[in-house]
Amino acid sequence: MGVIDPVIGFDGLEVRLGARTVLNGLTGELRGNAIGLLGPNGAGKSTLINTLLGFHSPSKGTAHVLGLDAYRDRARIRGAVGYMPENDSFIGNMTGVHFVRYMAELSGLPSAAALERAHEALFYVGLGEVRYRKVNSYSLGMKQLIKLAQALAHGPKLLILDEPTNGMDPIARQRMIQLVKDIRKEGSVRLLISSHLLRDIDETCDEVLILKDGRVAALCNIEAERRSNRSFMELETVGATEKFSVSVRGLGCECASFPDGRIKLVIPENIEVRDLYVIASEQGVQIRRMNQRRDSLEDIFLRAMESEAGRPTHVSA
Ligand SMILES: Nc1ncnc2c1ncn2[C@@H]1O[C@H](COP(=O)(O)OP(=O)(O)OP(=O)(O)O)[C@@H](O)[C@H]1O
Repeated sequence: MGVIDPVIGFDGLEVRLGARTVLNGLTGELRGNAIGLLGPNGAGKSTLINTLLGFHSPSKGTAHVLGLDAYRDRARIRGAVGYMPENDSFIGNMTGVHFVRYMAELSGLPSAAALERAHEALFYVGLGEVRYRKVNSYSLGMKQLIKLAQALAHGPKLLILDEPTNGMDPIARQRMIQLVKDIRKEGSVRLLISSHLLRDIDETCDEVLILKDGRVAALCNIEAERRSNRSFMELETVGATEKFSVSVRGLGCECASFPDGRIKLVIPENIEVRDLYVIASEQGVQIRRMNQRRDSLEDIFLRAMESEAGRPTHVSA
């Protein structure tokens, strides 16, 4: 991958399956270390992943992965990408270590190296103890972990995880999320994570692509969003609210006051709640209740769902 190549890029990407246009004019670049892929059922997430893996030939436009054309260079992409599918796709009567070795061989490693990397990958995900057990004896959580191990074993540059926490109980989910965070922190592998759970994406990703009806509904850098995030606040007050509003505006807050004493504020980063109390006491205003919240990934997702198809609502560098 060249220095300036995005991890994933699309240019007018259209993919038709049968008579249907499933991906419709996707354009954009994703450069994050961990990219979340969100969208309601049928939005086109699996089709997009399959396109990035070279299984679908675009009917128009292009998709690039690590600087390679997703369709034309698909053989090279498969060596550089690790893929954890949503559905179980095991050879159940193989032992864990044989299965992972086999998958690493299919991704291009010679047999001895594949065996060594299979042991390492299984220990890494916490399945070292059970690596000689047959895969079909594994619990659901262990099956998710071995899918991750087989995706990692050949040393990919990009890891595509499709619903990595599917069916996991809270403790197993936390372990999977921690593994994903560790992989991201270690820094040698980029991640593309598709999930129905906003929380999974919120906890692990720094960038998000939201699809709706086969189009880009939003593409945003979550970390930049978080950094630039302004805080929203609603106050319930008693007293001279007009004077109070004038003073908080003087601090740099946006402010709307209502006759019933409610005041809605957008407060910049450098203002603290304590400053509002100081002004209130100076103006003889009593603050009875204060609700504060920040824009969350959920807000970004809901705005994207409300947007007109094909017109991204929220794009930030
Ligand atoms: N082989 C196919 N032929 C025709 N239409 C298809 C084919 N595969 C998928 N589709 C349709 O394309 C649309 C997108 O499907 P896709 O599986 O990519 O969505 P998704 O976002 O992954 O959904 P989910 O979250 O339910 O997995 C759906 O309406 C689906 O019915």
